[in-house]
Amino acid sequence: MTQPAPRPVLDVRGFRKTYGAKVAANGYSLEVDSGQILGLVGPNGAGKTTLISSVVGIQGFDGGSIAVCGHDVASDPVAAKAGLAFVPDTPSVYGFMTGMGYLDYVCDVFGVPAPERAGRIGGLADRLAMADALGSKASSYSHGMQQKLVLMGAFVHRPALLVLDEPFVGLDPVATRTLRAMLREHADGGGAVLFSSHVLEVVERLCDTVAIVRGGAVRAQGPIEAVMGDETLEDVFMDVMADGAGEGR
Ligand SMILES: Nc1ncnc2c1ncn2[C@@H]1O[C@H](COP(=O)(O)OP(=O)(O)OP(=O)(O)O)[C@@H](O)[C@H]1O
Repeated sequence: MTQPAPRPVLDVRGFRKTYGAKVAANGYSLEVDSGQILGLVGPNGAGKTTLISSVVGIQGFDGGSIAVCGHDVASDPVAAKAGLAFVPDTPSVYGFMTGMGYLDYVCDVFGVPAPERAGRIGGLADRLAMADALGSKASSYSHGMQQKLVLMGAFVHRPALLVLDEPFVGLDPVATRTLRAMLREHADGGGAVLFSSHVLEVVERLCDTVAIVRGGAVRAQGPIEAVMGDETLEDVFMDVMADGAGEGR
C-alpha cells in the first residue's frame, strides 16, 4: 500500500440483513483497523457469509452502514470496491483464461502499473508454487490451484482490505502456512484483513481480533487475548454455543 489507510479500514455499524423472516444479521457493529486481522467464526448458518457478501458489495442489506476506507459501500460502491479484494469460499475463475491472463485482467481492473506486474506476479507465483502453471488454462487447474490463483489475484493489487471466506479450505499444508504468513505481512504492512474460518486454531494463531457470531448476532468480539481470557478459542466458542442453546442458528 502506498498511503496509510484511514481508520478503521472496515467500519460496520448496525448491520442488519434479513432473508424474508430470517434475521441473518441483527444490527451489530464491528471494525477492522489498519494492521489488524479480524477472524470471523461461528457455526454453520451463523451469518458469516452474509456479512462478507455485504461488505464486498455483492449483496445489499436492510439496515446500518458499511464503509471501506471511508467509502460507503451502498452510496459509493465503486470507491469502496477499489479498496478491497474478495476471495470467496469457492474459487471462481474463467476457465478459458490462462492463470497469467486472469492476473493481467485483475491488474487492468485495479490499475496495477504495467512495469510492476511481472515482479508482483512472479513473487506471488513463487511463494504459492504456481509459476509453472500460469501459462495453462485455469480450467486445467485443481481446486487448490484455482484457490491459489484467486488468492494471487487478491494480493496482486495490494488492497487496503482483504476479505476472505474460508480461505484455507482446499490448500495444502505448505500453502496454508504461506497464506498465513502473507496475511500477517499484509497487516503488518498497514493493510487490514477480515476472514471467516471454522479452523479455530488458525484464528487463534493468526488474528488480532475475533468476532464470534451465532444466529445473526455477534456473541463475543474484541482483541483475541481478551476474548479468550485463560481459555482456548475453542473453549470460548463452545461456551458461546452452549449459551442459549435452542435459539435459532
Ligand atoms: N439467499 C438466501 N436466502 C435465504 N436465506 C439465506 C440466504 N443466504 C443465507 N441464508 C440464511 O441466512 C443464515 C446465515 O447464512 P450464512 O450463509 O451467512 O451463514 P454462514 O455463517 O456463512 O454459514 P456456513 O458456516 O455454513 O458457511 C442462514 O440461516 C441461511 O440459511
